[in-house]
Amino acid sequence: MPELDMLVRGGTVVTPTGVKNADIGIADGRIVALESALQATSHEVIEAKGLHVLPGLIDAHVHFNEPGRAEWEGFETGTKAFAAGGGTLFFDMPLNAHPPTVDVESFDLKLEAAKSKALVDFSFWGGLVPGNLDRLEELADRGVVGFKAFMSNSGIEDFQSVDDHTLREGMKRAKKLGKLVAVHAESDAMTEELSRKYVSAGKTSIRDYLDSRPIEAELEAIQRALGLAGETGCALHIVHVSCGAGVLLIASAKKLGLDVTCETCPHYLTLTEEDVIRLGAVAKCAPPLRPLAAQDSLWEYVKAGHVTTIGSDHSPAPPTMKLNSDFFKVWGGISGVQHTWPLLITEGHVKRRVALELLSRFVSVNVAERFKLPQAKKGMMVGSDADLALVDLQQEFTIGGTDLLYRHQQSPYVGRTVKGQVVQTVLRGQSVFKDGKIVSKPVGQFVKV
Ligand SMILES: NC(=O)NC(NC(N)=O)C(=O)[O-]
Ligand SMILES: [Zn+2]
Ligand SMILES: [Zn+2]
Repeated sequence: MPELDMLVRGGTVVTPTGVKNADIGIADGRIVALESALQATSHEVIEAKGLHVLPGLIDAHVHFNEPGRAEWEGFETGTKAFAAGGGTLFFDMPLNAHPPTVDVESFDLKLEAAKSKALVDFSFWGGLVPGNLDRLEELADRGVVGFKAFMSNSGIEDFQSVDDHTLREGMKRAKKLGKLVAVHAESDAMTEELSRKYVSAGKTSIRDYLDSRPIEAELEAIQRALGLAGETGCALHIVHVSCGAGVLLIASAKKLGLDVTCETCPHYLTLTEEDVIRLGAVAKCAPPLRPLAAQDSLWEYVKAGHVTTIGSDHSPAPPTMKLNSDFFKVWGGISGVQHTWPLLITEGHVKRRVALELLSRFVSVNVAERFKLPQAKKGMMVGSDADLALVDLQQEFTIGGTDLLYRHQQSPYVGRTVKGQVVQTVLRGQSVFKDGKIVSKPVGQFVKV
């Protein structure tokens, strides 16, 4: 074997097909050997004894808000935080950037911004909004991962929600273009009517907000999206499903032959409505956090493999937008992109005994397969990009405000004690994060789908 660039020795390696003790040989950014007692010389050797070597996270759902709203986060701080959490590839959502990513002009602006600032690899979602049906083809040519639509108010003026006609037509076109459509599924009719009812009666507490976005509003929208997917034959991905009942609808439709999958997020798996009532604005999101019973059933569906991907839905905003005595007016979005691994390890693996191998699929190989990423991103195996997260599963730590690498040090996970410290993140064979520090310049590359 020729000299390696990097040898990761003695770690517990979590591959898509099993967990094993093995060495990983890396050359030219790729995994070239994965076997025990690898005999080779290497430029750099990482002693990984006692550590788990997990796949680098592929997070299919982040809002880094650049260009246009970089003061909310931006690629620089967003990707530093993500890399510190073991992240190596993210898909940026089309909204909260300004202009939103709904045509080639806005796509190219985002690509320019990310190229010089992203520490890790990236792909982009295109938006599906009223009025941009004729721009979907050019976005597909640029290589977006799919088209994202909102079925309820997005909270942002420049990204309008779709009516059923636009969603249906968008699906027809996406199918022709070989792309999937992803939806934020909450019924606009139900949430708007309930919100109006509460707000006009002066009822604007956290509890009122939760009651204005009930599980039924999510289920109604999921069902409608499934109907349209059945009618058009378009591949559908429901993002941030918050409860087991939502996953059940999707699993049933899949059984009937629909090409449909769903995502859930660490916050629905680790926080409940009690937490948002206690913590307030940092834990506001849509769909909102749910009661414990909904979370328990969500975990059951995750364990059974009915959820396909887990994405952070990192959606930060300046602290001032989190300050309002009217909870309906507070910015909805949770900052969490830095802690997906410790949260899943602690709540999923340690507490609920979910196999690491299964958890790792939700944040790497399943994402790569569902979004038809290039072969090199399809998991920890010989021939793949060497995208790795070295994690100390035993190391317990308390998430602290000042450890957060976000532009704004706010997160509902602050104060939470977790296991699974990420000690090193490797992107295409190069360390980007090591022993608590960012150790690389922005070297992220666009991954075209
Ligand atoms: N405009 C947003 O970033 N919205 C996001 N906000 C959440 N989930 O609270 C989302 O994904 O819907
Ligand atoms: Zn959403
Ligand atoms: Zn989102």
